[in-house]
Amino acid sequence: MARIGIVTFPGSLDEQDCARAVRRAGAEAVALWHGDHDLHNVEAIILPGGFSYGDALRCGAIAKFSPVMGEVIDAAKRGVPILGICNGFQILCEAHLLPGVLTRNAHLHYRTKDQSLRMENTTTPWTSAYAPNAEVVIPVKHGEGRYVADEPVLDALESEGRVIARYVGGNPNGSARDIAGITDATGRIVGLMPHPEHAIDPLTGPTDDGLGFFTSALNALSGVGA
Ligand SMILES: NC(=O)CC[C@H](N)C(=O)O
Repeated sequence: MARIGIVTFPGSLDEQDCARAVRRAGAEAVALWHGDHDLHNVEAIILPGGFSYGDALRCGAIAKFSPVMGEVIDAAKRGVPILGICNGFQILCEAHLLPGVLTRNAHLHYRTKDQSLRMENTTTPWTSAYAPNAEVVIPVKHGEGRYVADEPVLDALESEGRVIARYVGGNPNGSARDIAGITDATGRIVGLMPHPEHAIDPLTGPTDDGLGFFTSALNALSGVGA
């Protein structure tokens, strides 16, 4: 069975929901700890949402110095697929595995809502289960979700098709160009501000629209559609 690791930092919040989503997709959820120097042979990694190190300095700024991040960065260089969700996205940017940075929401309020998104790059190991340009509804909940990068970086993300999801029907945080998620140049490292792990079952979330992120990874690891 495909093994997907989920890293818990002090202050992480969503590792259990991520584990549940991974299991529902049909993979094994492997718990990784911020102090680990061993990734326990996982084939993909998720950095979950939450408030690592109490969001001190700037969200994700301390987590990037966790021992496990050395292993995560090495794994990224080996091509291991990595998904950072919300605080995980912030950590990937702080660790320079993704360009740009997540800053305070433009309105300076924490924002929690069910958010419409358009899936724009459905060729990555985390998004291949979606139809191109599919509109989905997935919750957001964050205080520092405004994606910011230099204009040339934003232009490169656009021209290289590296915006994987964009807010539609309103931008919840003032993010540049309505960006909700991006990928690195390889397509294997994805950062996403909304929380797909909270949308895997209409009984507990607004939809099951988020499950596709986890089934995409399982398909990539199993070679389905490769
Ligand atoms: N849900 C989250 O992961 C929140 C991330 C971060 N603590 C913020 O407020 O922006």
